[in-house]
Amino acid sequence: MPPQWCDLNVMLSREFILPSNRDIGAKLPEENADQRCTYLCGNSLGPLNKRSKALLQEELDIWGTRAVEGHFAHPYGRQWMNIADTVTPLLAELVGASEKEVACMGTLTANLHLMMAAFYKPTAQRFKILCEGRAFPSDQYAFASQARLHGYDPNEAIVEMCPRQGEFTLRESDIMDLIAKEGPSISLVIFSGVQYYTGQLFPMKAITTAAKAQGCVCGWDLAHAIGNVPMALHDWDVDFAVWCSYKYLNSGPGGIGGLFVHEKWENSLLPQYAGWWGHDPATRFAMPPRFSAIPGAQGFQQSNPSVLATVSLLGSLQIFKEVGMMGPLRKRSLRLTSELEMRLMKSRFYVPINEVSAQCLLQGEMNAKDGTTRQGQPGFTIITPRDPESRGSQLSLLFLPPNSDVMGRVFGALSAMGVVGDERRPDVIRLTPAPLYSTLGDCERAALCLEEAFKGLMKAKL
Ligand SMILES: Cc1ncc(COP(=O)(O)O)c(C=O)c1O
Ligand SMILES: Nc1ccccc1C(=O)C[C@H](N)C(=O)O
Repeated sequence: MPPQWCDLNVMLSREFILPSNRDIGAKLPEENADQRCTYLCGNSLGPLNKRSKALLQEELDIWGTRAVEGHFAHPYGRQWMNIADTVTPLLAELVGASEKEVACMGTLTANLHLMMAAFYKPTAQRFKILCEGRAFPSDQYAFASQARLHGYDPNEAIVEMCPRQGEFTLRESDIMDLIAKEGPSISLVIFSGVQYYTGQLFPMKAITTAAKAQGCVCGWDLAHAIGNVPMALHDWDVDFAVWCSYKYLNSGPGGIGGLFVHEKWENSLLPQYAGWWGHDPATRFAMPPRFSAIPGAQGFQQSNPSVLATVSLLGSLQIFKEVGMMGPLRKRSLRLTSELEMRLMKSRFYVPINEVSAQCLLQGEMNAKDGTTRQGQPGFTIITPRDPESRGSQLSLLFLPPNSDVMGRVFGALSAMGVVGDERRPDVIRLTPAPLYSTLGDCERAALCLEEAFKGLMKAKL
């Protein structure tokens, strides 16, 4: 039976270690100082959990008592030599793949380069990379440098798809139209599953299908999607995907990354940047001179993975497993995010997105005419799509007027009240109730504190 809401609240509050208000320097009355802070920042870094902490301590102890032997003999059966095997099945389940389609390895940007080296094979007719505009900078750098590596000018090779004027997120039909229009010149379609700035969950299945219909390769950056939304990469016919694990997978800062390569590539795509960890484990330690790749994604492994980073991920994945993986978690996530949204929308400082869009359009015109900007009252809107099917846990709040000090001042006030989100300049604060450790109470508190922050701002302006 899937766990019920209250059982989850109790279980999860036991599993996670969240900073207290005092720890984060919140300026709250003494009676609230030692309560856990309102942590809504799992989109950036998931919190510590007790299992990961215990597993890390165990591995440190084994390192201290067995040293190199730990690779081959391990008191808990987690021989370091095969440490990735402890997490691969769980990762495969999270992304909707078979175990051999998944490798737990490296870090996100490095894995992205590795996958682009394997899959981005531009030709004179088909050389473009289609991605979302304002992709996370590391991805933009990676795309541009890959284009250059193949002798292309990134300005010509990279097609960045931006929202319509006055809008903040992409329309599915516009994405489909662009793929259909540019398809024959596109080599690679690569989007993020969930957009880091807006929180938009892209229609992954539809984009993949459209890209494949045009003969393009389709890859995904799942940094903000893995552990946040359910996925079925194998069934969707995705070619490759990459991710990090320190956000929704709570593996700790700089945690180990991962990648997916569809099974259909198993016999035709050989790892070109081979390393000994991608070699057949049966003979790896015989140290043969010739590389013989493990079939599938794991053939792309290069180095022996960090055991500490891997067990840190394992602790969190065990909790995912215990609560029934993404089915129950997505349900809880939808409830939490709509609760936060509902409370935010009741604020008297909330401005509906269509009003902001209209203002932006107007502002564009005004700016074009006389270079002035329209100075409105402080307020905020939510740029994350309202349709729950088009978002994960995150809500991105855009503060108004744009390019003012409102966002920064509200962010400072929220921190002082123990609410941890993150700021993305110029105007956005991201708030993310993650289903593994956030509660309806967190959503309520965040909305109340936002209201207080605005009231403080208004008072200061008087
Ligand atoms: C979408 C996206 N891509 C890439 C990165 C960079 O990841 P890393 O530093 O692990 O390579 C991040 C987060 O930092 C991200 O959110
Ligand atoms: N790894 C970090 C270390 C320090 C501060 C932020 C990050 C992030 O991961 C940012 C994240 N990718 C984002 O969506 O903004």
